[in-house]
Amino acid sequence: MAENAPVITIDGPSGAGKGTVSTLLARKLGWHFLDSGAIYRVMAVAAMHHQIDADDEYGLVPLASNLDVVFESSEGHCKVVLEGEDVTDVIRTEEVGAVASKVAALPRVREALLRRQRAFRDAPGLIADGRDMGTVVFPNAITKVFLTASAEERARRRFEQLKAAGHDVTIDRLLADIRARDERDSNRAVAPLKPADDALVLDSTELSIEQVLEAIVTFHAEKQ
Ligand SMILES: Nc1ncnc2c1ncn2[C@@H]1O[C@H](COP(=O)(O)OP(=O)(O)OP(=O)(O)O)[C@@H](O)[C@H]1O
Ligand SMILES: Nc1ccn([C@@H]2O[C@H](COP(=O)(O)O)[C@@H](O)[C@H]2O)c(=O)n1
Repeated sequence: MAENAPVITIDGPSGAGKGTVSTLLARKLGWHFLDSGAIYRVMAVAAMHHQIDADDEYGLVPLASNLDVVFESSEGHCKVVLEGEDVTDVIRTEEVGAVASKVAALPRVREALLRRQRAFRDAPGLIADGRDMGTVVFPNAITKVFLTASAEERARRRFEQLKAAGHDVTIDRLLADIRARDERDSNRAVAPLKPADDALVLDSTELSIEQVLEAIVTFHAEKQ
């Protein structure tokens, strides 16, 4: 039954490696994958398209409740289509990430997106990546991980990633963006970024992607 399918939650700040490790873990276990940040990023783009301010809670709630988005997965690639338009690349920009974090601070918007996120739970299991997966969206998840790394290391990783994709960025700018996002995500009134009480807190600053994956697989095996 979908509502009883096991869930592994991987929460943490931007650039900690959640998406990378969640994708690998989902592939390894053959489970589904929820990138909840993508939903908030799509909300940000929808707000921009409809010219609704990122702090206009009453204007954004109907948009969140009726968000016309499709995640099309094929051959390891996920295409994101908002209101018929391919926004796969647009949602990944730092600008959209910053607006997403403002929209995500609004309690009624979060509430309106809850059911959509929980609908990803399905057999044989779900890997859920985000900020409040273990604390709010899937509090009864079997295994919870809070993956972090120093802000400097996260900015370095993001720099390498964006540089490889041909973007013109500086580490200083990325570090400032990461710190601003951490601050907003950690101090908002609802569903702040924090580890669940029963989460494994894993600092990946000095760990490779493979070491992080191994630590999570071992922790999950101990929970069975
Ligand atoms: N342990 C690691 N060591 C080195 N690089 C890593 C590690 N984990 C992830 N990376 C790299 O860091 C970059 C950011 O990783 P990723 O996108 O998975 O982070 P994230 O936590 O999902 O960020 P966001 O929440 O902003 O989506 C990627 O280029 C990824 O390959
Ligand atoms: N469960 C979540 C996931 C994301 N957010 C907000 O969205 C922003 C973008 O997320 P990324 O993981 O794609 O970087 C993030 O900064 C959060 O503000 C959230 O609140 N809850």
